Amino acid sequence: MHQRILILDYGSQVTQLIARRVREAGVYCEIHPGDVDDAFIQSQQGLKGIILSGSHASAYAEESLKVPAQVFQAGVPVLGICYGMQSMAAQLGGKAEWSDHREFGYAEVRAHGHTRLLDGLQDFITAEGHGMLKVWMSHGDKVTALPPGFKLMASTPSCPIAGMADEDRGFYALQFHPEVTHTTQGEAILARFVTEICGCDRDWNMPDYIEEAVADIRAQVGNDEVILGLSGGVDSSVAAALIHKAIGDQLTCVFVDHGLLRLNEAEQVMSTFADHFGIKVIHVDATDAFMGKLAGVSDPEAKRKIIGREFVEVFQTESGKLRSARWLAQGTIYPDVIESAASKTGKAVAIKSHHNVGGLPDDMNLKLLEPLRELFKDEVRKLGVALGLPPAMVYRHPFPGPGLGVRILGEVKKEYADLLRRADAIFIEELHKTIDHTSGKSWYDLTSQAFAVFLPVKSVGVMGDGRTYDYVVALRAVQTSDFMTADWAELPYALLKKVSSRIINEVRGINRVTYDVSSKPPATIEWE
Ligand SMILES: Nc1ncnc2c1ncn2[C@@H]1O[C@H](COP(=O)(O)OP(=O)(O)OP(=O)(O)O)[C@@H](O)[C@H]1O
Ligand SMILES: O=c1[nH]c(=O)c2[nH+]cn([C@@H]3O[C@H](COP(=O)(O)O)[C@@H](O)[C@H]3O)c2[nH]1
Ligand SMILES: NC(=O)CC[C@H](N)C(=O)O
Ligand SMILES: [Mg+2]
Repeated sequence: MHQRILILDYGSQVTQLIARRVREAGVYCEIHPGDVDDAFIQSQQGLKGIILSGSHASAYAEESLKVPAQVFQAGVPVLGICYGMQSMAAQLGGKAEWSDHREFGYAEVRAHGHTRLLDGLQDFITAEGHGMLKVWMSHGDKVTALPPGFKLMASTPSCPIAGMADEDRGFYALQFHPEVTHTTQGEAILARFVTEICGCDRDWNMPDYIEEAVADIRAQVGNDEVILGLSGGVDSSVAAALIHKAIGDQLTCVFVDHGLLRLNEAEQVMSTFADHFGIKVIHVDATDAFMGKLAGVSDPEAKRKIIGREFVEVFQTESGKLRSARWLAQGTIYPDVIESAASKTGKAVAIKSHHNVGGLPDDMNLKLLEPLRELFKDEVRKLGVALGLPPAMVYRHPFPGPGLGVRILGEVKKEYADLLRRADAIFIEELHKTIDHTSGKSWYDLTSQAFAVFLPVKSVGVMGDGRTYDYVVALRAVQTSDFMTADWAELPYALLKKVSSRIINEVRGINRVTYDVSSKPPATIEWE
């Protein structure tokens, strides 16, 4: 049983980042809705502290979520961030109010009073000797009166109470956001809160996690057989390696080739897992089934749904062939869990239906095994490294389950997929080969996801003095930490030039290459 920090979420866009920072400090934490009941908080074993997130709401508004009373009676330190601070003030006898001076973005905050949370953590010291922090703010409301027992911990000229603390009770609150990287000392502040103030031991690390997870999987599964949809992507690969370590040959992976994989992907996945790791992998070539069902369909959502259904068909057929498969393993990770909880509450609109293996028919009768459901992607990667997976697999860009099916706009045809595979392979090869001299890293490593998109429109070109009338490919490369928002990557022109000329020269059928310069939002990463 790990010591844990409970993060209560009031709907901030950056709540996940609080959890990331706490985990990075080596402390286990979980995010739960801000209106959990008192009994839930009392039931938290190993609870060492509570963090209250920000929110779009206003703490003084009647209808806003209140912090459960038990939070302040649990006998553990509490850190309120932004809305969390304003709620703390409002509920403990101080005051939070609407302000006519909103602050968004960079701010300089003066630290006061030598609190355990901020003492010594300044970014610079003014001529008058005041310790200053460079922070990121995002608020329109503010605390205007300290609750009894609290002292001032931080201020800015427009926000005189930008931090407050009641050190006897272990209550701390910040108006700025320590969880975002723009707050330079943010990571140190959160680490100090969870280790020094809450007294957590930093007992969360991946090598130890492997031992625990292996024991859990063995206890859960017993002698049953498990099947796992293996994509060759990071999550399912790490899940496969972990489960294989726990139960060896009781695991059978099913790798589905839907005809929409990248160049040579099937061979790579089979050789890594079957040959190198000795994991049982069934390679199902379902190209005809997928392509048949997709013929004539051009609506993106309809395509996604067909692909999702076909995956289930394949898993169902394959599990029926095994002696006693009782479990379906998935590479579900913590952001999937948080996001699906958020979408169940109806707060978030559905932009795209993810193909996932979920929604399995009842007659399949499989229980779910999800050993990564508590981990963030960066932790999954560390786990993969600790399990001995090759770095090229662990650090590869994510690839969506529907594959090239959502990268060929409109109707999917084999001819298009073949052209796209070759263009995409050239782009990826050049990204690997091109090194940025400032960082010493390849452009593949400097981007979070990169791929080519097939546009089923023809344009005129001239090649070898002759006229061409061929298809267009768009290149997409993005940088992002969480895939929720993303910037297009400023790839060097020389790289774009090389890729474009190679694609046009080497892939007969494509005579034009464009580069996608849209960020997310308002665009999304994939084109469909
Ligand atoms: N071609 C495939 N064959 C079998 N299962 C697949 C295939 N593609 C996707 N899946 C299943 O769908 C799940 C979700 O896909 P997703 O792309 O989110 O994860 P991933 O492929 O494991 O990792 P990454 O996000 O790095 O691509 C996978 O974990 C896997 O179980
Ligand atoms: O496994 C997946 N099944 C899907 O159906 C799917 N759709 C999008 N993606 C991936 O999700 C991230 C965000 O993509 P979007 O900005 O296009 O929504 C990007 O990393 C996308 O590649 C998917 N992954
Ligand atoms: N980021 C936040 O938590 C903002 C809290 C509140 N909505 C405000 O505007 O001050
Ligand atoms: Mg994938």
